Amino acid sequence: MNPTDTTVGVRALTKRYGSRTALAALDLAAGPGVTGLLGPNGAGKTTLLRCLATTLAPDGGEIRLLGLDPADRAQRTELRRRLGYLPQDPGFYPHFTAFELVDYIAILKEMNDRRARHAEVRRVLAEVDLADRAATKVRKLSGGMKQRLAFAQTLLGDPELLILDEPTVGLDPEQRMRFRALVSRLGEGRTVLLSTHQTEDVAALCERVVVVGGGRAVFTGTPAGLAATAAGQVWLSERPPAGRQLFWRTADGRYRALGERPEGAEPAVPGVEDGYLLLLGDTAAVAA
Ligand SMILES: Nc1ncnc2c1ncn2[C@@H]1O[C@H](COP(=O)(O)OP(=O)(O)OP(=O)(O)O)[C@@H](O)[C@H]1O
Repeated sequence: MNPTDTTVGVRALTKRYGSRTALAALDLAAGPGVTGLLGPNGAGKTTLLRCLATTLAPDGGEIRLLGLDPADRAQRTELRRRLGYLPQDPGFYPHFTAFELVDYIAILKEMNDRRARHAEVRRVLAEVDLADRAATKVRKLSGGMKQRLAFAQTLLGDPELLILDEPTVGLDPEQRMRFRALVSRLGEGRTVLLSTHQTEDVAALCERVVVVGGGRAVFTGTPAGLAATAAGQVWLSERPPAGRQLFWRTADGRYRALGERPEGAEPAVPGVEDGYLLLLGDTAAVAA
C-alpha cells in the first residue's frame, strides 16, 4: 500500500458481527475519479464504507485515507472534516426545512461562522438543484429530492473524498442521469467511492470497479475489464437454452445465456453485467 494524499488504501480489513464475518481480509486501493463497489446484498459493502467513513471501527487490518489513519484519534477528526459520507439510510428530520437540515449538519461539522456556513449551505443545495426548495419542509419533498438533499450534505466543505452508499436507490431514470452527471463532475480531481447494485451505473460512471463478494474484493479493475472476463461465455439464441444455465429473454425476443454455449447460439458482446453475474456465480460456487 502506498497511500498518497488523495488515495484510499485498505489492507486485510476484517469486521465481524458476533459470529458473522462481514469483511474477510478485504484489500482495496483507489485514487482520484469514481470507483464503484458492486456486490450482492450482504456482501459487505456498507460495512466497508462505514469503516472508511469512520462510523464503524474494524476488527483488524489497515486503512489510510488522504494519507491519514482513522485509527488515530487526531487523524480521524481531521479525516472527518475532509470526507463527505452518504449513508445507506440517511436520517431526516421531517419538520426541518431543506435549508435547516443541511445547516444543522454543517453545524455538526463545526462550520462555526454563521454567514460563511449559510453561503455554503446555499451552494450545496444549488449543486443538487434544490436551491428553490430551501424553504420546503423535508416531509414535503419527493423521494428523489430527499436523496438529493442527503447528497447535498456530503458536499459541505467541498471534501476531497466522497463515500456514497447506494446513492441512486429510489431515483427515477431522469434523476439517475442527472446524478451521474453530477458525480462524474465531482469525480474530477476528487476520490469518489460509490456502492451500488446497478451495473449500468458502473458502466456509465466509474473508471474503476471493485466487486465485493463474501467480504472480499473478488475483482478489481476497469468496467471494460470486468466485461472482458465474460468473453466467450455470453450467447444469444432463438430458443431458450435446454440446460440449467442462467438465461433471460431480451427485448428483441432472443435469449441471452451465460456460461456454456447453448445449441445453435451465437456469441454476444459481453457487458459489465455479464462479467459481474458470472463472477458471482463462481464466487457462490466457491462458497458453497
Ligand atoms: N449491525 C449488524 N449486526 C449484525 N450483522 C450485521 C450488521 N450489519 C451487517 N451485518 C451482516 O454483515 C454482512 C455484510 O452486511 P453489509 O450491510 O455490509 O452488506 P452490503 O453489501 O452492504 O449489503 P446490501 O447491499 O444489502 O446493503 C451481512 O451478512 C449482514 O447481515
